[in-house]
Amino acid sequence: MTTVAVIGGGVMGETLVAGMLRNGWDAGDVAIAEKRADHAATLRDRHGVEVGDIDAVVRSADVVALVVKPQDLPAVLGEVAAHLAPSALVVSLAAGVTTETIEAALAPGTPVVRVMPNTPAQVGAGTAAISPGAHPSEQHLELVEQLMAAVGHVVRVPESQQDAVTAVSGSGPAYVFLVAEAMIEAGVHLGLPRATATELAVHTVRGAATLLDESGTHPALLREQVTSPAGTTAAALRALEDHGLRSAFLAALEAARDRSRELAG
Ligand SMILES: NC(=O)C1=CN([C@@H]2O[C@H](COP(=O)(O)OP(=O)(O)OC[C@H]3O[C@@H](n4cnc5c(N)ncnc54)[C@H](O)[C@@H]3O)[C@@H](O)[C@H]2O)C=CC1
Ligand SMILES: O=C(O)[C@@H]1CCC=N1
Repeated sequence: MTTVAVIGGGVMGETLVAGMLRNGWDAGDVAIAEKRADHAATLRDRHGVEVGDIDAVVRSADVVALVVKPQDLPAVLGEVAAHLAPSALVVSLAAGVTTETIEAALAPGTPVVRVMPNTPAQVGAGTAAISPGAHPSEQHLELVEQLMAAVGHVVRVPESQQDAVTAVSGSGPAYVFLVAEAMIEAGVHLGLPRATATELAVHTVRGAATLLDESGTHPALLREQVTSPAGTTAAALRALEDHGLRSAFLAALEAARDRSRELAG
């Protein structure tokens, strides 16, 4: 079996490990390096995997997944490079950082795959986009697809699209959570009990997402189905347009794309 070392057991690293274990990976084939001692102990208790220092977990790993903040990556890469097995595959989940930068910190020829995941991976409903650097084989890409399929849907994209992908799907769940939060607050403002507003908003977001996914219908057509002539939805949509919703999204995603480029260093 392939052995995997996850460097960084925070939100995304722990999500990946939990998904792998749920999907039949043996706990003996998975290890985590986590620098916060208290959290390292929690991870060990929760998942029953080895939690150790970078040198210990990297040495015996076929795959090393880098799941630390982009700002922590240079230091981590230095340590990983010193202990990486010659045939190991490196997978980076860090926003912005290019495979070229990562390759430059590792032995020449090391296969590197860049991945942009998202947090619905916590419930197996993630979306991950993967891009090879200069050296991965088809088998390497299939291995990364298998790894990320443990936490959701996987697509391949050219690395040149990764900053835009980060703006759409990497950061995307936050926009949807903000919409849900805003609907709840508005419902409370209109006089609904908070629990009722929350139940209605959460189920509406879930139902709309399921309908969009399962019907395969364009969202504009689904929106038209809700919008009666001179009705309530038309009134609401007009207010959203008056407040510049579309241009706000365009500006937001451009800002996310630009920040991803900056994180490249
Ligand atoms: N949270 C999200 O929605 C997404 C995060 N990402 C990327 O995933 C990466 C991790 O993000 P999060 O999990 O949210 O961050 P996090 O802060 O929750 O986790 C990072 C973990 O790395 C650990 N760490 C830092 N330096 C270390 C070292 N030298 N040795 C061992 N452990 C070390 C930290 O203690 C922390 O637990 C980032 O690069 C981020 O860009 C990508 C897509 C979505
Ligand atoms: O906010 C961030 O930088 C990370 C990358 C995409 C989602 N969270």
